[in-house]
Amino acid sequence: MRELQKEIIETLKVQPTIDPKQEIRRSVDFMKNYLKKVPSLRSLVLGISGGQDSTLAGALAEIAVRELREETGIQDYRFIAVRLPYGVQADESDAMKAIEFMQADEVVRIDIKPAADAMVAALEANDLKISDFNKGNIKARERMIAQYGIAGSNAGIVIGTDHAAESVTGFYTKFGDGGADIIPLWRLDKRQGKAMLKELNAPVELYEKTPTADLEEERPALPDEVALGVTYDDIDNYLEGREISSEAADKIEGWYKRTAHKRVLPYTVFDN
Ligand SMILES: NC(=O)c1ccc[n+]([C@@H]2O[C@H](COP(=O)([O-])OP(=O)(O)OC[C@H]3O[C@@H](n4cnc5c(N)ncnc54)[C@H](O)[C@@H]3O)[C@@H](O)[C@H]2O)c1
Ligand SMILES: Nc1ncnc2c1ncn2[C@@H]1O[C@H](COP(=O)(O)O)[C@@H](O)[C@H]1O
Ligand SMILES: O=P(O)(O)OP(=O)(O)O
Ligand SMILES: [Mg+2]
Repeated sequence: MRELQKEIIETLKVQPTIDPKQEIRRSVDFMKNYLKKVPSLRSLVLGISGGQDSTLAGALAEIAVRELREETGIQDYRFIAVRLPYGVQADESDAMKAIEFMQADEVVRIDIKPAADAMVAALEANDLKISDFNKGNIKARERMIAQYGIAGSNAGIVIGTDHAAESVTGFYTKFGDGGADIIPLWRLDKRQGKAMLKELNAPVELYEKTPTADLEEERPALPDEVALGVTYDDIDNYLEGREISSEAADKIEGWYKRTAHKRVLPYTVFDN
């Protein structure tokens, strides 16, 4: 195994194989214990896009609050699923299918288009050119703002969907979808998440769906694998300690090094 590969696997705590049932229990218990440890908290908040990761994290969050209600008798523990389209979302029906599957206690819908467009207009009024890519990150940060607004009104915390296959490449917007309070999927790769959704009897089309951040207008539904230049199969194999082509391994390690700043707290004078 490559030296950096070993270090990355240890850092991201990825296991070469998982028992999906056990990992479901582990994530659910993590969320339950967190809520129990902070008695003022009452809700879990998560944006549901219609993609694999938010379907999984949302389903686990709903199980956690349902069990907490039963075990504690406190009926106001709840999971709030948040729809955050930018105007009209092409795969809206997938998002609704995901929400129906997880049986979310509550659904809040916020169109982020007016806020994102207003921010772009305000920036451009200062002679700044905002690229489609930069605007994509602004959309992701508007989603973060909406979720924190909801959490703030509901004694809630924001769930993030970051997992090992995204973390290794830094494939998320810093303080956008990367901004969250708890990340129950962290340690899992993409195929391990799929296996957990299968175990939960999720609709197949939601976990076989092509992963996309869908943030760009010039390249709608751009597959993550195209943007990254490497497949999730390669990323998962790498994280599970298998040998992959040196070209793919170099790409993954290149992303890992370039995005180191996203996996730490902001740097201070005490950092090198
Ligand atoms: N924006 C989109 O439309 C879009 C679409 C699909 C996927 N994605 C993916 O989401 C991710 C987000 O893009 P991104 O990473 O360019 O934006 P980002 O906003 O997540 O990170 C860039 C920001 O990080 C900070 N930064 C950069 N280098 C730094 C360093 N060395 N030290 C400290 N801070 C530093 C700067 O503030 C910079 O603006 C990418 O992996 C991208 O491929 C984005
Ligand atoms: N359109 C969306 N509605 C609600 N939540 C969304 C939407 N798009 C993204 N999200 C949230 O962000 C994360 C990350 O998405 P990626 O596809 O990995 O970029 C997603 O899990 C949702 O929680
Ligand atoms: O984060 P999601 O739910 O949008 O999943 P994916 O990353 O597979 O698009
Ligand atoms: Mg997505």
